[in-house]
Amino acid sequence: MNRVPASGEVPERLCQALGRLPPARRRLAALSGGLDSVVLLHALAGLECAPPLIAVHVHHGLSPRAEAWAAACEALCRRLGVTFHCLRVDAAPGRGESPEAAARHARYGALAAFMQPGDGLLTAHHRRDQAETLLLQLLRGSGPAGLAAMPLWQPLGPGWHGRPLLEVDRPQLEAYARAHGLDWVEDESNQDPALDRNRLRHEILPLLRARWPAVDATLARAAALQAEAQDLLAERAREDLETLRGEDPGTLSVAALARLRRPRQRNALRGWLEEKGLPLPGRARLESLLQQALGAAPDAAVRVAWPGAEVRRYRDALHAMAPLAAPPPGLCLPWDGRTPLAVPGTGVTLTRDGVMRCHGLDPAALPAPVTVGLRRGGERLRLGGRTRVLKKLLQARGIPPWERERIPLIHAGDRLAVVWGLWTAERP
Ligand SMILES: Nc1ncnc2c1ncn2[C@@H]1O[C@H](COP(=O)(O)OP(=O)(O)OP(=O)(O)O)[C@@H](O)[C@H]1O
Repeated sequence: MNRVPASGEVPERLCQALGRLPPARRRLAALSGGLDSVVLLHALAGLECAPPLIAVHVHHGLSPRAEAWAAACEALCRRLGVTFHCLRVDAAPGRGESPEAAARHARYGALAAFMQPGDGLLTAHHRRDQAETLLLQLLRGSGPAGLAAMPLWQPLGPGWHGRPLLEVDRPQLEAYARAHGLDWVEDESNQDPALDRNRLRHEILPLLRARWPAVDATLARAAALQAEAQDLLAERAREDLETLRGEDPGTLSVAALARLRRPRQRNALRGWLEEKGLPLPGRARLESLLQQALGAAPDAAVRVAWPGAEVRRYRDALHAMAPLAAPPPGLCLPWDGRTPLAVPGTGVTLTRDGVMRCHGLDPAALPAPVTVGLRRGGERLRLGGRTRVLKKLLQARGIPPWERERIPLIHAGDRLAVVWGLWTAERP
């Protein structure tokens, strides 16, 4: 437990919130140098009997004042006797990414990489940030998951990320900073009216506040209610997924999915994709996925893709995956059977031991030349005393078409000798 040396709303609320967070081996205070995180760090540094405290500043190198901010953060930490770390990141935006999103992405990536198991990262998000986040989500047309806005804590890297000031109002932070004579830096990008969040912060929320003074607390309550609703939806999805599992692990049965009402189908699909750590599609893409998955002829090839993920249907099963790279055409790699061989486009590395264990033959002792390739069509192999067509065997085994093209085949001389992980051909 933390004892609070100084009374005051900020330390009291902070302690209450810390009590609701998981235990931390170390507390990492994310210090931007702005008012909010300066107050957070100062209040954390004042707690007694607390886990070790480390301040971490992420240097994005985007502003001409970035060096000055880092120096101000370091000076504050020296004054407070808190260990300071500065992480330099490359925040160049990727294609289609905004500079703010790129900076956030780089920031949390660097912070997560810095964390050790059991560390708790604390950021200084407060009630107004929560109100802004909820409104931004509403303006994007989000459902309960987005409208739940920011949770008190969530897993991050090998530890967790907590927001212990979520129930503190910005004026309380200002009062704390004044009372303790704290200095902070102003990020000029917080004034940029081109950014949606700044428009809300400086123009729209003040208007709402003038008419409804408790709007920040009210919006935070709405977010909490949405978080509860989302929790129930996630539970419903987990229950539904139990009854929807296809025969192959990780797949969903189309027939079972078809028996649910549409909103439950959408909810289950979102839960399934989330379970796999895949990005969720927008509503229109999800609808198109359901229409194609449930409506197409049983033998039709169904593939619905969006950035970062794709879902395919084969027979009664839906398969979700990260986008597959096209298999390299005409692949034919010579192999000595001894040196491990990474087969491009398959995710498989063939090793002598692996082939011996799985196929009971030594690839180094196969008749030369030994080559590794992928299916081109027309392959045959001897099994059970008969010559079989590989395509028919794969169909009979229920291997989906996109997997068939990514199975390494080992040829020995002019003969197909091994279908990796599936069959070992008999010698004629
Ligand atoms: N450069 C930084 N270094 C360390 N911590 C930072 C930095 N920038 C922001 N933070 C932490 O994140 C908190 C929120 O900052 P800010 O409101 O600027 O974030 P944002 O860009 O809106 O993104 P998000 O809310 O997703 O973090 C800050 O109070 C601080 O704790």
